[in-house]
Amino acid sequence: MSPPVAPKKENAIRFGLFGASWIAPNAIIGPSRSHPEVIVAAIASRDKSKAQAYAKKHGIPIVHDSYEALLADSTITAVYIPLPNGLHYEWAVKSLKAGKHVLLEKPSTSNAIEAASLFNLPLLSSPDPPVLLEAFHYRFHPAWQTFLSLFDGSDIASATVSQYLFAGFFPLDDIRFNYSLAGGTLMDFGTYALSTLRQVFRAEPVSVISAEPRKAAADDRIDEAMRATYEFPGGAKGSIEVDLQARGGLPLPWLTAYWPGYFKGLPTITVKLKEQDISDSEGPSHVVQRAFVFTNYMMPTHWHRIEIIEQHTLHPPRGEKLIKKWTEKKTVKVYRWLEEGQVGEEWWSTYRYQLEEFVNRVKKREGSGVWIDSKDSIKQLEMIDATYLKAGLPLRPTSTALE
Ligand SMILES: NC(=O)C1=CN([C@@H]2O[C@H](COP(=O)(O)OP(=O)(O)OC[C@H]3O[C@@H](n4cnc5c(N)ncnc54)[C@H](OP(=O)(O)O)[C@@H]3O)[C@@H](O)[C@H]2O)C=CC1
Ligand SMILES: O=C1OC[C@@H](O)[C@H](O)[C@H]1O
Repeated sequence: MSPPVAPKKENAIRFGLFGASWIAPNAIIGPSRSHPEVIVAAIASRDKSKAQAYAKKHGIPIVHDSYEALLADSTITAVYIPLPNGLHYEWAVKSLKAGKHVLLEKPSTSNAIEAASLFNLPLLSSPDPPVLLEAFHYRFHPAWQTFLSLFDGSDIASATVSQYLFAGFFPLDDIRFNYSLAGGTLMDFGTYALSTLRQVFRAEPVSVISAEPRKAAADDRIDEAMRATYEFPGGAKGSIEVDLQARGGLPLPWLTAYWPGYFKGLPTITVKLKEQDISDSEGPSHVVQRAFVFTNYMMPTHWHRIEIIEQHTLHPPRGEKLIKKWTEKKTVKVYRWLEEGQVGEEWWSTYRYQLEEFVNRVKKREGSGVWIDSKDSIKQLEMIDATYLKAGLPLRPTSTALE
């Protein structure tokens, strides 16, 4: 089904795009079509003919041949920045100073120094400041928010997250493997995985216990994969395994170990709670351990599954002997908000839900309440930096435009 195209309101926000990027059609051009208050009105590129072809393909009326020209365009009220990570800081600062609202791709900046500088810009504390949002799209989808509502962070014993993309999906000269552009898997897939841990625990890690990169052959500052474990308050552990060049995971490993790992699995987070004693005072000891598994939390609109798994054990009050052990399972799927009055459709992507909230902020409306604030975005980069340091890798370079 093609999503409906909404007639545009007179006061619609006019967005300009930085760069003829791969992600913009999914992240904003498509979602804008069904939003009555969003028009993708301009694109700026370093290469005018590329921008013209892109504009024609996606129905974008204005083409600028430099990023500066986009900022000088007074018909544009907001910008979307899907530039290489290493350019996020510079163009976000320039855009905010030009009075534009900014939807900024993740990770917001190259490192925590840049994040603190960007999110603490004095103009963001002025009366009626422009809106600035780090585009962690998955957080805006009702499936993710429903998942979070199923447990308390303080009850978690452990959480693990995995995200794989098969080798070859992105070529080796992609921005993701370029150190000077602030590449690396932790900056890319890894930033989602780390953010899910910070979300489920509702707390910051107290330490990085371990961080093991698999370095790129061409540049040993680049992690093409990363495994890391964090300690959270109370001693619970959270782990991530992210790989942008995944191989193997296929039958006959002696033959297929170096083949692209097409079937290594969808992005998945598993949260295990501490055991809980739910015995009656008179009866046998009844212990339950709950786990929550969210498969495909990144693109839940296409398909997802949230499993709630309870493992029960019954013992005599003072005995070791097991009386009974059983597992109960329930599956939840959430494609739209469940409460009356909340806005959204089953076909809305994570990006569409995100755009809804961005517009609500610009228009000063309450919205769903889901948002990523400045502190959160700064903390995220602090944890990325801490992980790189633990892994023995250099922090991603700071922009020469740092204020
Ligand atoms: N939210 C999400 O789901 C996703 C987010 N992302 C994020 O979006 C950003 C862009 O990713 P993606 O769309 O894959 O990237 P692309 O490489 O497709 O696009 C980046 C654009 O940046 C411009 N650019 C400016 N300077 C450079 C440079 N030195 N080298 C290369 N490109 C440059 C280019 O536009 P031009 O030449 O036209 O000026 C280019 O098209 C990244 O930060 C990434 O993390 C990416 C994918 C998914
Ligand atoms: O959503 C995503 O999927 C592919 C990644 O490499 C990308 O940068 C990320 O944001």
